[in-house]
Amino acid sequence: MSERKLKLAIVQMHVDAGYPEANFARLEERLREAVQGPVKPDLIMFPEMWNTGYALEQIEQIADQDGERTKALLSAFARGHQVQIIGGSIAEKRDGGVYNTIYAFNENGEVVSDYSKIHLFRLMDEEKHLLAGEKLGTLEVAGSDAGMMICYDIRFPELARKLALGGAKVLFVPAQWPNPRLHHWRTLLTARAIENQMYVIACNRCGTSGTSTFFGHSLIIDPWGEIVAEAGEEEVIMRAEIDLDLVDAVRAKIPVFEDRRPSLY
Ligand SMILES: NC(=O)CCC(=O)C(=O)O
Repeated sequence: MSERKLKLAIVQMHVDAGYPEANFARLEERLREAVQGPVKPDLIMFPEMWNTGYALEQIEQIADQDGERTKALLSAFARGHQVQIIGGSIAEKRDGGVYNTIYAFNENGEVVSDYSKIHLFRLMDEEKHLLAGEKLGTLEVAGSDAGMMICYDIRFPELARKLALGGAKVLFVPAQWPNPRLHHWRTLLTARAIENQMYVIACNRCGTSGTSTFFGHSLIIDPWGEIVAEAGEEEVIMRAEIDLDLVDAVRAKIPVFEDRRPSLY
């Protein structure tokens, strides 16, 4: 098996807004299921803000202090099962505020990257309760560079392009993207994949919180823009294998990165 192939387990799950205990319990169960399947995954990923949901009025009280509880759980699991984890994102209390942060772990359980959402989504009042991150999210998977963006971040093509120019061949996107914007979700993720000739791996939550319903439809999209896997609206562990050599093949076929004219735009 090529080192550049990657078996994915994308955990599309419900999140109880305001109930970290229930969410930690659910996540532990899903983690166990993810590694029990017939094919052991190389990498597991979850949705955005899976620990608290969008319980923003109480977020200061329930956010994970410095991500310590999350890091302890995911690090031990990654090491114990020799699996990489893109830890969805969590509400993380840090430096006098709350961030929406991804921690990524290698198969030895080491934190290899962290990224806090840099564009706050006003339609869900994020800017009133959360602080924006100030750095890009990069890591290495299967010997290739990869990037991370969180949900609303995918509306900013400049960010995905910057990650691609930095070498990223895969983009990981945890999300809590609600109805009625399935069309935007699928179109924006597909556009980021096609224009940057990269894999886009997106994990949305499902279920209902308050007046918001989340449609799921987690997606794995290849660098040609084809959908490799798409979930429905229910809880599921979506499994697929991707081959990172396809990124080089697509970039050789239509050499977008060589043809760019950045001096003009
Ligand atoms: N959690 C989010 O960032 C939601 C983004 C979203 O729904 C959008 O339409 O953008």
